[in-house]
Amino acid sequence: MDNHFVPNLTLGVPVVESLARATDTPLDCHLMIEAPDRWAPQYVEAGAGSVTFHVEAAAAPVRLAREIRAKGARASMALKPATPIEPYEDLLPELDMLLIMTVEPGFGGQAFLDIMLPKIRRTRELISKHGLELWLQVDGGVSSSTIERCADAGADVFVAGSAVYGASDPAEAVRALRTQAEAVTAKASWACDH
Ligand SMILES: O=C(CO)[C@@H](O)[C@H](O)COP(=O)(O)O
Repeated sequence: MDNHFVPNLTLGVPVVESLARATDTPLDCHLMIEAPDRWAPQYVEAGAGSVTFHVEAAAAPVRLAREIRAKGARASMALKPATPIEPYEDLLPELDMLLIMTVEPGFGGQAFLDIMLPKIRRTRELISKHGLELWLQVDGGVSSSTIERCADAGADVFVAGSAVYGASDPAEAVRALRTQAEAVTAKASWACDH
């Protein structure tokens, strides 16, 4: 977050570099920033294994996705709640992950936007229609009371902030959320291993 694309400021490239030196855990960087065309490649060089840019901020999303992939990371594109998926159908083969924001980006702790469920469902249908192995991520208000609806609509990657870091046992919270999501996705025709 750069305090321009969203009204909040968080960590940048040097912190990602330090994290990458300190851990083998894959780093997935969601850039809620302006000018991702300029910055996203630097996050790959810093050690991110997956970089998500916002289509609303990207000048050339296809070129940027190709550059992220060419540098060796997974390319991911995010949509704010008011951004529809349909104009970007033809871009999906260029991506490894699509992120549908289920809150307005900027802050943790907001209420999940149920009105995003139809968009998640339509996106899953487009992924299936094109036979893509594209991960479908949701972020914002994901918790024990919303994760099953997200999974049922077609999401298979889940970002949870408050539901994990606000729990007395964060590791157990992750296990419980994963169990809930897996129970739903296991029954889904589109489910794949990751
Ligand atoms: O950064 C954002 C939203 O801007 C999200 O990643 C949130 O931080 C997720 O937090 P919760 O909504 O799960 O509390």
